[in-house]
Parts: sequence; structure tokens; C-alpha cells
Amino acid sequence: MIEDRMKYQKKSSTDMIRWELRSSAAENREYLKMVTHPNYHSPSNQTTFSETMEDYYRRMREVVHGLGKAISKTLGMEESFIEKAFKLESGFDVSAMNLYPPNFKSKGSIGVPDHTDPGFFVSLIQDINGGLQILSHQGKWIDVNYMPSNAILINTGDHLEILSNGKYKSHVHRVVVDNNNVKRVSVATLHGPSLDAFVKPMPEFLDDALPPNYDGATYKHYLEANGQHLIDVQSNIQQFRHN
Ligand SMILES: O=C(O)CCC(=O)C(=O)O
Ligand SMILES: [Fe+2]
Repeated sequence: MIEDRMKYQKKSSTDMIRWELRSSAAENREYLKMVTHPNYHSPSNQTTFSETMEDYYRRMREVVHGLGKAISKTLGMEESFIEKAFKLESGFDVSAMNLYPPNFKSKGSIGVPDHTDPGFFVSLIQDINGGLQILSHQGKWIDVNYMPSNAILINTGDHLEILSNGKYKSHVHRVVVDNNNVKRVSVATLHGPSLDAFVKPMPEFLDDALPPNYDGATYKHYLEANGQHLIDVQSNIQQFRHN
């Protein structure tokens, strides 16, 4: 029932659960965002949902630690490099459950406009293929339209870009609803550093020819720049990037 969801509509800056309905030419989706780590928050009236999803988010924490090790190695660093830099043990995770209307019910062709996401990485699952697009190095939109049904898509976030001084890039992506005849559901979880972790380009990625390309900030400060709330988990990378 929509009334059950509407009670989580925008209220205060301390909200750990947030529901919104966006229906305009610029954005067509309904979403529920909730903080899932270090403390798990879920709608109190949905028992089955909570158990299944809590299990999913718990298992995803194993992926967070595993990718922390693996990506540290790809950067030529020791295994615990990212774990320590982001204080992953108390990493701030926010999950967005998105519901996109079929094209004939939307107000335009855009589900979510182009953006990057803050944090270490985003994990994404979906019920049907169709809609997610990633911007390539050449500036072309690539359809993510061949994901097996049990796959999890990993998209790198702003803070891996900042930490590695741009070696890793935070990928620009968007959702289009053009070709969808049926609604689409996705769960995008933004796995972030700890709110008090101060993230800056690490000295290992700097030299005389390569000065820091980003200003450092705590994750909390980064998320709240431009007056946003933590639960909105909006990218503010333009404000922290030097060029
Ligand atoms: O639904 C999708 O495929 C992506 C959603 C997304 O980019 C987001 O919630 O940040
Ligand atoms: Fe996103």
C-alpha cells in the first residue's frame, strides 16, 4: 500500500529511512532508501522483507571486505589498505530500492538522470534487464542489458576515485525507461567509508608531476556538502575535484 510507504517521506536530517516519489520529465522512480550499516534500519511493518533483506545486506558486507582486499592489491598496496583508509568495519551503507514505472506510465524517458555515487562502490541487483546505462571513456552510453538474473553489478564510487587520486574512476551512469513495457525494480546499495573517515588522495598516488586532484574530507562532511542529508547519499565530487 502506498500509504505504508508514504510515512517515510522526507522529514528530518536524522532520518535513517526515506521514501520518495519522483515523477517528472527529469526523473521517474519511486524509492525507499535506508541505512543498512553500521546499524541496520528497515521499515517496521514488513517482517518478511526485513529478514530476507537483512540477510542480503549481511552477506554483502563479506563482499565489501573481499573487494577491499582485492582492489587494494590492484593498486599495488597491502591487502588492508582500503579497509584502513575507509575504516570499513564501521562503513556507512545506504540501500536504495528503486521502482521504475513502465515507459507508458512515466513522464519522460529518464528514470534517474546521469550521476556518480559517493562511497567505495555500489552493488546493484535488478529484477529485469533494461534501463541502466554506463558512460564509457569515449563518452558513449553503454546499455547494461546482459546481466544474468543472479548477478550483482559492482560500480566504483567517488571515494575510490579520491583515495587513488583518479586511478580508479567513479562511473557516470543513468537509468532510461524508454523501452520498458513493464515496471523494473532495482536495489542499489552504496557501500561507503565510515562517516568519520577522512578520505584524501593517498601519498602513494602523488608525486611532483601528479599533485592531489581532490580535497580531503570526512565522509560525513562530503555527504552533507551543499546542504544535503546523509540519507540522500548524493555525489558532491565536483566540489572536491580540482579540475
Ligand atoms: O536502478 C538502477 O539501475 C540504478 C540506480 C542508481 O543509480 C542509484 O540508485 O543510484
Ligand atoms: Fe547510482
